[in-house]
Amino acid sequence: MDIRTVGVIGAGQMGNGIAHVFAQAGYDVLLTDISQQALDDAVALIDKNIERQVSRGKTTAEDKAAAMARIRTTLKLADLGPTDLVIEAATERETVKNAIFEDLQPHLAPHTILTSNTSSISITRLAARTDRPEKFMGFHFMNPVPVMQLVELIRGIATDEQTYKTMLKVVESLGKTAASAEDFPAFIVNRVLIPMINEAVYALYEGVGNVRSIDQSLKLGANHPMGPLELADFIGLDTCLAIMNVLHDGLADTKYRPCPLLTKYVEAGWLGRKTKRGFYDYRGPEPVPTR
Ligand SMILES: CC(=O)CC(=O)SCCNC(=O)CCNC(=O)[C@H](O)C(C)(C)COP(=O)(O)OP(=O)(O)OC[C@H]1O[C@@H](n2cnc3c(N)ncnc32)[C@H](O)[C@@H]1OP(=O)(O)O
Ligand SMILES: NC(=O)C1=CN([C@@H]2O[C@H](COP(=O)(O)OP(=O)(O)OC[C@H]3O[C@@H](n4cnc5c(N)ncnc54)[C@H](OP(=O)(O)O)[C@@H]3O)[C@@H](O)[C@H]2O)C=CC1
Repeated sequence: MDIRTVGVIGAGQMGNGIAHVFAQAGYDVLLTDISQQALDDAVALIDKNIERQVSRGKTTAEDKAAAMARIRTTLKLADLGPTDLVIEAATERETVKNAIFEDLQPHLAPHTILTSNTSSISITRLAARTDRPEKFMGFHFMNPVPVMQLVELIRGIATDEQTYKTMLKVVESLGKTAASAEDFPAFIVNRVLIPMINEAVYALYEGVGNVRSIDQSLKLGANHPMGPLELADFIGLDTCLAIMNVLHDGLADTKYRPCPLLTKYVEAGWLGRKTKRGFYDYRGPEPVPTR
């Protein structure tokens, strides 16, 4: 199937990155969110990120203008109905995602492929509540989307071969690399990465190190580009906790129990960079550890 138009639901950090790369690859993008402010902020951020690519010689001013012209926004979810491919990138909560697919369903064209950028939630379960489980897939981008090479493709139990092949072509057209993962909690990358982050929070909780020493250890001792606590703040602590809960519930193994300190930060609304406070405080000129 030929994909030309793409609907993106949720204009947070992932939604804006996804809109960015699709527009640059020549697709017409329609971005939606529940908040006009989120839509305006996303378009401004995409503009800034592509401008940085222009200044570094990675793209041209003409290509930037063409990509920005391909992005439209709407507050009406129903407007996404006629698109060829829908990518849901709203908050990592199953009830939120189910409600979105339910609201969208009456407006969908018969050929539309539905995908979710979920970090952890069962694709089979999300798909089963729609009218097209055979045209439903997990389409998991990594953050920051314009920079990270990998996209995980996750087939639910009912996903058909044609949908999978179409999505492989879409990934290729973005210049990215697909990894196929089976539909088990948190798939591949987050099955390994998020328990590592959770373990770093345990190390902090138990006083093995402080924020700076833990991050420095993994950066200089294991050559990670970001320390685990810095990365947790970058991903969003609410998202990290949601993924740990899916692993814990879905695999029924206590080794996945979320660290109580991670829960406490989320309860405080200290969600990381997006709220300007998490394991670091980002309100000043330099990030300052909060522990
Ligand atoms: C939770 C999930 O479900 C799955 C996930 O996504 S898990 C998270 C996966 N992501 C990671 O692990 C990221 C780890 N961190 C890194 O790889 C690096 O720190 C980083 C790529 C984010 C930044 O790299 P850096 O060398 O410190 O910074 P910097 O030199 O400023 O940036 C490198 C490039 O990224 C771009 N960039 C950085 N942050 C960006 C952002 N938020 N959006 C767009 N582009 C960005 C820069 O413009 C720069 O581009 P060029 O190479 O074209 O000039
Ligand atoms: N952060 C990461 O590193 C990665 C995240 N993901 C996944 O991507 C998805 C989005 O994550 P991320 O971008 O980080 O989250 P953000 O919190 O940055 O963005 C989520 C956006 O979705 C909006 N939203 C909430 N409910 C709805 C709705 N009903 N309809 C439309 N928009 C809605 C939110 O609005 P408001 O703020 O008003 O609630 C917000 O703008 C999640 O499933 C996450 O697991 C995948 C890969 C990496």
